[in-house]
Amino acid sequence: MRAVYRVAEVRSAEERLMRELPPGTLMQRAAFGLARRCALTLSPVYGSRVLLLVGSGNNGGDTLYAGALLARRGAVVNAVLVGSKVHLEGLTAFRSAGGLVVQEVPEQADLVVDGLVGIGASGPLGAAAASLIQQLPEAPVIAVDVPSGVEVDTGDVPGAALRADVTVAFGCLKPAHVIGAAVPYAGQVELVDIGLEPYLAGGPALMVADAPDIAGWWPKPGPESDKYSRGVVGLATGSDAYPGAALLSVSGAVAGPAGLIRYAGSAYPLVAERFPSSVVTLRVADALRVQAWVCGCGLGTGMEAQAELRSVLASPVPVIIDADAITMLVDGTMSHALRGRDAPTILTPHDREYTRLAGETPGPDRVAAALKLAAWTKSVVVLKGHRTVVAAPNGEAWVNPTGSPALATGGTGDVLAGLMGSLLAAGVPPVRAAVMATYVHGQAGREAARQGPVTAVEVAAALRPVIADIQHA
Ligand SMILES: NC(=O)C1=CN([C@@H]2O[C@H](COP(=O)(O)OP(=O)(O)OC[C@H]3O[C@@H](n4cnc5c(N)ncnc54)[C@H](OP(=O)(O)O)[C@@H]3O)[C@@H](O)[C@H]2O)[C@@H](O)CC1
Ligand SMILES: Nc1ncnc2c1ncn2[C@@H]1O[C@H](COP(=O)(O)OP(=O)(O)O)[C@@H](O)[C@H]1O
Repeated sequence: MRAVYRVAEVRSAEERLMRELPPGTLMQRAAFGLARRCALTLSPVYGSRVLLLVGSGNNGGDTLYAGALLARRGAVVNAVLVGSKVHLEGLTAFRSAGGLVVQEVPEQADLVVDGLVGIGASGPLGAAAASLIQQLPEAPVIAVDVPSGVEVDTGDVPGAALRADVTVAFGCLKPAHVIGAAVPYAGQVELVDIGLEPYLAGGPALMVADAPDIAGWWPKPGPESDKYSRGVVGLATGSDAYPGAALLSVSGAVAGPAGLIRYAGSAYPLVAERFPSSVVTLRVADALRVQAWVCGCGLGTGMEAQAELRSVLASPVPVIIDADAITMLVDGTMSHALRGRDAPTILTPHDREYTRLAGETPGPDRVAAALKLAAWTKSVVVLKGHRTVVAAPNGEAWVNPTGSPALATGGTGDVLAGLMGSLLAAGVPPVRAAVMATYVHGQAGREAARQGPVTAVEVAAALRPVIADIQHA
């Protein structure tokens, strides 16, 4: 897993580290790592044409030093300076290595290095920088630390920004590398170690899981397992109007580790036919014991749906509240029942459901938005989107790295809820169940998209091979 730090934490770690090092050491480490990554893209460096975009801060300084290293290896390196000042030592090193400062943007380049702004940026990109990025030659772009034009701490993109193929991140990941509209601007993010890690004392803003984490956490049956000890998941989903939601949520659940599935709802004849291993009833009250409930996908919001949600909220086991069940929480008595629960609850809103429940849109800081709703509802919140956020009432937050736009199609949320419910029933703690389910679900979206247009049925079908791949990698 990888930790993601906000600017304030990065700055204080850098200060502590710099006190122990000769002046300029950190920038030299950063510039060396940057130049090495540029050389990889250029290969060969000798005779290649590099265009540096140099802002007025240390981000520009890194860029000038890296440009000097490339110039010494025989690249033709031009720099356009933008801003009120320039890193003077960097500029001197750049010029003495043969680099040229130019006023006009050259028509051709083999590489553009974006050193306009780094973690010191504030607000939308200034006019000069915004106009410069409209005039660039066609070439790969490497961003220095963060792509210019993004809000580093939120991943918002408030105005013009430069789309990088690769971002060379110094010391640690920052939120704009992993969340929000900034993600496509960052391209492939590669970390350069500048010795910062031991100095990051204040705790990460966010965590990102990777495949070995998911494999390690996935529950596996042992010789002593039976269907009950593996966990029983209940699904109160679907309705006469939306029977498909029942099937999709169950198709997510069957890919998970639980030992038995109980379905409760009006789609029970369909579920029994399509999933003969499930046990079906009409109502939640008629179902026998489960270790977790999933409630809401295609459930509707009428009297019967309300009664089902009340039964689920009153149960002493972990619960996932999805889709229509989230809408029903807007009712004061329902939200009271939610906040009074002792067992864990996971809410899985997309943006419109979030807005209905919270009374405001998630806004540009999706992590803060998810954490706020988690604290208010005393629930784990899974704020769905391109980079889904999992947030807990204790302030813990994760972002899912695998999301795919292929998932932007009806019913994929139902599949996700079913899978998450199965993990929860198998005894996986709520935050982890949410992180694992969103990771695998995103990967399934990607896999399904390889075969052509994707519906939720293909996403569900891709879950099992994806889980097998992760476990056997
Ligand atoms: N600290 C360290 O130990 C290490 C730091 N390192 C590097 O330093 C970087 C941080 O450097 P930093 O603090 O100098 O800030 P940085 O982003 O270069 O520029 C700030 C200047 O930009 C301007 N500006 C601001 N907003 C703007 C906007 N929207 N649009 C346009 N311009 C804008 C504003 O100047 P202005 O021209 O407006 O006066 C401001 O003064 C970091 O990302 C990493 O690359 C590495 O070397 C490793 C060691
Ligand atoms: N542009 C996107 N990129 C990545 N994932 C997306 C995107 N749009 C939607 N998703 C994912 O697709 C799923 C949609 O769920 P949801 O909105 O509940 O749909 P439904 O109610 O139709 O099942 C969520 O997991 C969400 O994270």
